[in-house]
Amino acid sequence: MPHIDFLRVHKTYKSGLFKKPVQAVTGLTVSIARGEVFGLVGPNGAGKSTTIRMLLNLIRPDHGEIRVNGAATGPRSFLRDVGYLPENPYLYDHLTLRELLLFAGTTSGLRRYQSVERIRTLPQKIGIGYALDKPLRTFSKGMRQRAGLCFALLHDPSLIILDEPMSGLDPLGRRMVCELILGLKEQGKTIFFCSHILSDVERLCDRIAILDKGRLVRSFTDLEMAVFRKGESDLEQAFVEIVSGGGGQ
Ligand SMILES: Nc1ncnc2c1ncn2[C@@H]1O[C@H](COP(=O)(O)OP(=O)(O)OP(=O)(O)O)[C@@H](O)[C@H]1O
Repeated sequence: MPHIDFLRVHKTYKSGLFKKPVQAVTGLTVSIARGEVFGLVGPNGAGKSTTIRMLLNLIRPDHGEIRVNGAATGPRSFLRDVGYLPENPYLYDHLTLRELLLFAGTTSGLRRYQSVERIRTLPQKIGIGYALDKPLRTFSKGMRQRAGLCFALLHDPSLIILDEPMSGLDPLGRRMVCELILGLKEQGKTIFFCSHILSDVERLCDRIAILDKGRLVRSFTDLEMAVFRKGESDLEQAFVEIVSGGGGQ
């Protein structure tokens, strides 16, 4: 099970005709312990997806380091043990869900019989088993999200990274994802996720950090998390005060 360290990580994009720099992440230092459910929250454009993309080595930080179990995140072997649900999962529209999952199994090193075995149970658990043989182009937004979750979890990874996992889901789907995350936590998986649904974040996470304009402006101690869970304080209220009033530490 992985332990993750971000050490003074910076990322600037240069886009457009004049390559105007956009500072997406500035001096991010944070650690995520083994078996922890870690929630990264922040307003739109705060740098959450950029942080995830750097952790997955899809883009490189300009400065700083990201280490998993003390080693750089570059090697492909690292990615074999990672499950990733992007904010907008890209699915191969001409495939059925079953074909997509068989492909996912192959790319993550599963033997065919292992994939077949997982496909027997996982999509049912995620509430999409009924659509295994339908082409992905016919899937609704919520069905695509469920399919993306199956894709991320098929190979039973120990580090699970979820970018807006509740996006597009109905209330039953949201509850299913919450229960799924709690089940994965019980199995000792390390889970890193971003969400704008603060009530879910508050309920599911061992630790929460707030990112605002690329900077980590606040992380909550165990004591503060316990207060949120008891309902004596409210993450949404704290979030609004911090990002609108500069109440970070
Ligand atoms: N490929 C890119 N090229 C240029 N700028 C980018 C690129 N991707 C992100 N940005 C900028 O970097 C900043 C951080 O974006 P990012 O997508 O990481 O934020 P986010 O916190 O995930 O936002 P949201 O909650 O809206 O999904 C924003 O200002 C965004 O416009």
